[in-house]
Amino acid sequence: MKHNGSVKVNGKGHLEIGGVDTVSLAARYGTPLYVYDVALIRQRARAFKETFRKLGVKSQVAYASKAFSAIAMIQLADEEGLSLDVVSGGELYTALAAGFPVEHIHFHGNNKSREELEMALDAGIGCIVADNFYELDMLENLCAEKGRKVSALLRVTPGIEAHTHDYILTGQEDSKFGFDLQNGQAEAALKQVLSSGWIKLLGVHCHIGSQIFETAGFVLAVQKIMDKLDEWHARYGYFPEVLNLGGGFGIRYTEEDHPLPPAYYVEEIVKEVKKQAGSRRLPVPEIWIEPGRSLVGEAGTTLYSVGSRKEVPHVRKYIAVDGGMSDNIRPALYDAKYEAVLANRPLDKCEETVSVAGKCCESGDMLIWDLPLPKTGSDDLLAVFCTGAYGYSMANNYNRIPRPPVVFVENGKDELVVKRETYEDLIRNDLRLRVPLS
Ligand SMILES: Cc1ncc(COP(=O)(O)O)c(C=O)c1O
Ligand SMILES: N[C@@H](CCCC[NH3+])C(=O)O
Repeated sequence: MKHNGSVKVNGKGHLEIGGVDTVSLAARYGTPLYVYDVALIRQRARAFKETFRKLGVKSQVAYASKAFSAIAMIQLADEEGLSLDVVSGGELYTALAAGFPVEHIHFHGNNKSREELEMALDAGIGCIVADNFYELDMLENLCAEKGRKVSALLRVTPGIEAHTHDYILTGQEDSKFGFDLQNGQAEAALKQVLSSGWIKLLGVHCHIGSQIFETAGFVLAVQKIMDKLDEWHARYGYFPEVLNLGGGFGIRYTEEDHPLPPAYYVEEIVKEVKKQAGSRRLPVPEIWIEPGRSLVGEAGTTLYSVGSRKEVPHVRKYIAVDGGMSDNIRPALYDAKYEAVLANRPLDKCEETVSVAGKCCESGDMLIWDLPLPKTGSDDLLAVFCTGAYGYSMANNYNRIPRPPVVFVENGKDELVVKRETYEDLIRNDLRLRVPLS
């Protein structure tokens, strides 16, 4: 059985997370249920921060809240001294509702609306990560209208093909994100910002993709950006205070994944920035990163109740659970792989291979193919590991299935931090048809 953070088997032979029996969690909160191991999130946050501290560079570790945004999670990020990356008015609203220090919020997005930018400016946001010319123009106009200056990073696309799923690649040239570093776009954006009286340019940002297992892409990004910064320094006398290298550090979903320790990515990035700066006699900028998945992914486990079963003789055995692509769309969207055990008897011998289906009305709603399990019945509880990132945050109401609740566990205690949606919640915004239409 895969052990992760404080996941273990207790005296009753049940899976225990953060010192809490998962069978008891399922009985109290129902299933499906997202369970987060808070100690593991803290451990990851501290490892990133401590690595920067040891290397002696100024830094910010911003939690990419798209991975899992909820008020309690934002509070936890604040408690751990992280900054915060938000990518929409909704994520910003959640952060503000959680009381997160606004000066440590960075606002991303490739199509921020005027209303979203206004909301960020009115809140006194720490920095806007400007993505395109449309946004720069809008931002300057808004600042001028309000008579308020704002700090910004320019998001650049360095032209790097990181090795990951096509849909989660972002640093390659043909991407919807950022100013192209190689074809003059980024330089034109730089000139626009330098001549703006409203935008204070803190520096440059890039994000090359997600679920990346090598440091080579990050090193290459640093090289390409430092090359350009060197040119810009000579041409405009500008050198950034901040270099933000985004997130994307890979995690272990299954035994086929071999991620590097999170701190290692930081070490390699810092080493390369120092090397590039040193050889060009440039200062070492403050280095920011934006991990999402590597902070919360492995800390999350989803508990499901096993329900129906179908056997296609000589072909496959299906077991179905009470959730699926409505709470975890990643298998359907990215062909993502997961590992799972029976939470109520994780050490029982595996006797059969089953494929775990969700309950949505889609043949593609399969959570795990060919999973070895003990002979499984309808009173069993399935624990799917590593669902902490892009699980709840990408959950949906397909088939009008209410979103599951979220429970935090730590030191033998559990706390409900997101309630289960109700049927009432599902129709909250529906309006009754007035006939005839007026
Ligand atoms: C700009 C940006 N920063 C940070 C992240 C977080 O990525 P990850 O969850 O892979 O660390 C993403 C998502 O890929 C992103 O688009
Ligand atoms: N949602 C994706 C990652 C996208 C990252 C955001 N740029 C995933 O589940 O892997």
